[in-house]
Amino acid sequence: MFIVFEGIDGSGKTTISKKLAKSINAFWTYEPSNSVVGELIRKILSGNVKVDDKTLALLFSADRIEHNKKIKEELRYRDVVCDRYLYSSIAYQSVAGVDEDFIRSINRYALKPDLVFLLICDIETALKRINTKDIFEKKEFLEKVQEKYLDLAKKEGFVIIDTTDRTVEDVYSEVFKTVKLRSNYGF
Ligand SMILES: Nc1ncnc2c1ncn2[C@@H]1O[C@H](COP(=O)(O)OP(=O)(O)O)[C@@H](O)[C@H]1O
Ligand SMILES: Cc1cn([C@H]2C[C@H](O)[C@@H](COP(=O)(O)OP(=O)(O)O)O2)c(=O)[nH]c1=O
Repeated sequence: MFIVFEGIDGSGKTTISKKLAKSINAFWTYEPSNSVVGELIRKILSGNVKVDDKTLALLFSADRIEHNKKIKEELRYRDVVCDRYLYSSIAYQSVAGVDEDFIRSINRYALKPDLVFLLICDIETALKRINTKDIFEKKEFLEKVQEKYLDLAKKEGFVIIDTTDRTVEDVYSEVFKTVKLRSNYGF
């Protein structure tokens, strides 16, 4: 199974996705990935280099093409759990002003996940959880991103979990139950 975690920064994706991968012996990975394109993206996100929003959208999709090769290879042997994926591009880049059709079009070759968790969180709580801030980590922007994610969730059937005022253990146990139900193995 190819399982994806989406949500705003500070919603708990990294914590929960790593925990899940460990317990089901899956390969854990993330976007922006560790490809050469991913490294360039990180420089841009830190605010040191500026590019057009459409250029950044293209870089995320290029990084995803590179990352997909690794994901497909790993899926031959085990499940893959990914911290952010295609829906980060649709949510963040569209809120940044890039046309959604353009984003979908440049991502049309991206492998479809089997299960997507959307972790939602009160914005103030999420911001308190984040240490280092990148160019997108501002209250008004993240509010819009979360709304966009919720729109997508309805259309695409994501499993939505609110992590505000819940412990990691509590959120994780809900995630694990869902994965168990959706998988053929019954871990
Ligand atoms: N349910 C939760 N309750 C309280 N703190 C959490 C919860 N989930 C994650 N955290 C903490 O919040 C911070 C950000 O979590 P992280 O998993 O990195 O979020 P994301 O990957 O979505 O940015 C971390 O310090 C983590 O320990
Ligand atoms: C994968 C992806 C991430 N992003 C953004 C979301 C985050 O603000 C940023 C970096 O993601 P991430 O590494 O998850 O941030 P952090 O380490 O702070 O949790 O990139 C996009 O805008 N589009 C994308 O397609």
